[in-house]
Amino acid sequence: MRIGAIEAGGTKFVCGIGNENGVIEERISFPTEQPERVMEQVISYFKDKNVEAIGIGTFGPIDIDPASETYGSVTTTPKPGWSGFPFLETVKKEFDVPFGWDTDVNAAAYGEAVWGVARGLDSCVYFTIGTGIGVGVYSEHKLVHGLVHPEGGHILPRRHPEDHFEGNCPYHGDCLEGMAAGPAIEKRWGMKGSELGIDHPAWAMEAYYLGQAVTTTILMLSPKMVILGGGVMHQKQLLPMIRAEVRKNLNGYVSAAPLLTGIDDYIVSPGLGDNAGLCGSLALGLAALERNGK
Ligand SMILES: Nc1ncnc2c1ncn2[C@@H]1O[C@H](COP(=O)(O)OP(=O)(O)OP(=O)(O)O)[C@@H](O)[C@H]1O
Ligand SMILES: [Zn+2]
Repeated sequence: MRIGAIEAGGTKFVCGIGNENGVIEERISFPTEQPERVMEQVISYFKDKNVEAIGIGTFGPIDIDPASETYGSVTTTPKPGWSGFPFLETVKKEFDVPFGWDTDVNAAAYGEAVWGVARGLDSCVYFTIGTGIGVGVYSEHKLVHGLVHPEGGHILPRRHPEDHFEGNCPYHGDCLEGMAAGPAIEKRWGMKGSELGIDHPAWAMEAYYLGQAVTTTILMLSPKMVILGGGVMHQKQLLPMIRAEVRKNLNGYVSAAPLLTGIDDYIVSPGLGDNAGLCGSLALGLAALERNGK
């Protein structure tokens, strides 16, 4: 089986071909420039590839309501040229195959549930903490859609008592993304996160915010696993600090075994590593093919 996958990131696009076992056979990547230029490259990559379906996991916000006139478009992004761009339609008219379409983080959550660390579970939540913060939600074997799609990166955390940083989300200032994404760390401390030592107070503050977000997630959605990925999570000291914050916040109130004795297997890194995004899109493509009864 040959399934096409598109991982549309804010910085770069990755296109690839994979199979029904989640194995990526080939890939290319290019920068996220103006949409017309990007689409030319996407279409020319898949032109002679004979794929049976294509899955797209993209930065958002996007329109995922099949009944909407703008289904398949990117909606309110500040990214030049992309706001209102009919992404899905542009690719769809070139290839007569089933398409999967969702956010990059919903795709990553799905990929982890199909082939990764959450394999076999009927729910998981995937966070990416990078240039932005995104949250994908898989629940009762389905990706969660609703009014639009989850936008968990913009929830409002309680401020750390020693934090005087105003926050840098253009919409909300001190929301989670405004306080804890990579650019917020850099702005608050005047240095890139990757240059701060592992004992720097930045990490306790980061864990304080991410710990709150994971706590809220557990209380709101009760997922069977929480997966934390993205560039900032390359700081290996963070994961245990976040687990400790979550335990402190919950204070024994949610008495499920994974939170009491098995938290190291409950709040985890992505099992698919750097392939999480592309494998997620691949899984979306495969699901679209299956929905078409093939
Ligand atoms: N080792 C590291 N330690 C701390 N921060 C890091 C590290 N590596 C990358 N980052 C930060 O992560 C951010 C980039 O995130 P990522 O590598 O996930 O890329 P991205 O795909 O652009 O992000 P997004 O998923 O939000 O589009 C930058 O702000 C960068 O400073
Ligand atoms: Zn925000």
